[in-house]
Amino acid sequence: MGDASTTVATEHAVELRHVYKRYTTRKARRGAPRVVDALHDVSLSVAQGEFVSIVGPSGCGKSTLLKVLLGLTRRTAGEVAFSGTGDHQHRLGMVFQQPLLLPWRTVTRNLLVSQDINHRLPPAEANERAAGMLKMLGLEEFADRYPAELSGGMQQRVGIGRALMHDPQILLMDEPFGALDAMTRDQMGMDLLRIWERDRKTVLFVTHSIPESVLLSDRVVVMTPRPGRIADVIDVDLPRPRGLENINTPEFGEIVRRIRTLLNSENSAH
Ligand SMILES: Nc1ncnc2c1ncn2[C@@H]1O[C@H](COP(=O)(O)OP(=O)(O)OP(=O)(O)O)[C@@H](O)[C@H]1O
Repeated sequence: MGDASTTVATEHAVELRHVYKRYTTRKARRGAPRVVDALHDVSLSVAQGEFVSIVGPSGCGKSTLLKVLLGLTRRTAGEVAFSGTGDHQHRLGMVFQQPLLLPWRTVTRNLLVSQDINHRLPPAEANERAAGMLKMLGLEEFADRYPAELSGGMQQRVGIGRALMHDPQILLMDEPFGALDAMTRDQMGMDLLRIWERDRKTVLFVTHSIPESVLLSDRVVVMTPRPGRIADVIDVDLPRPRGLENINTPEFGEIVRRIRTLLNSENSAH
């Protein structure tokens, strides 16, 4: 196993090599520590511009995998490698299930929140980027509104825009549409595909929805819990561009079925 602190280069956008993550929590009263193997020998390479989803039952380590990539939690062993140079924070953009917008800031000011902290761009350029982002997100009319005045889908669109403001190479998304109603969720998936087809960022997308993972992705990583490991990686060789009409095709149904069978067999094996 490699040194847990190593981050090396790779020609892939990102690569995990034999990554392990063990959480050890102490009980309040002198009991034995509780150990959870959240990631067990996880190896995965994601190509530049690839859209990869991660599916699996609750507790199989999906969020932990993203947190390890973000550097929010320290891996126990293994290597994480990114292409090129540049610092970690600028390389990655993160979208959470809740958009976590600042309620006292307008939509535009929410997009500019990290700019206001680190002043990376000249102000005129940052404002121009924010305006372009609003246009891409279809939110131009809402530039000066506050989050409470937006629907859940619009708020999450702002969350995605905020993650893209610093032009990250890799977008990490943790159940980004999980809090939305089914119709908005479908629409957001399509919006995300449109954005991705324009920019071709590398995307790592965690979801509980198998159809969503198939509709959006080039590959679907299927994880199983206790310990959290990759059961298989399924290629989604459906033509692009894709739309919601793909869901009704036999090829789509077949891939969904394959993933579901895999998850069921892994679940019953535990
Ligand atoms: N900070 C922590 N301390 C201790 N255990 C943790 C911690 N974070 C996660 N775990 C445990 O690690 C395992 C994996 O958790 P993780 O949140 O990565 O799973 P997940 O697949 O994202 O779950 P969900 O789909 O419910 O969000 C779980 O058993 C969880 O209880």
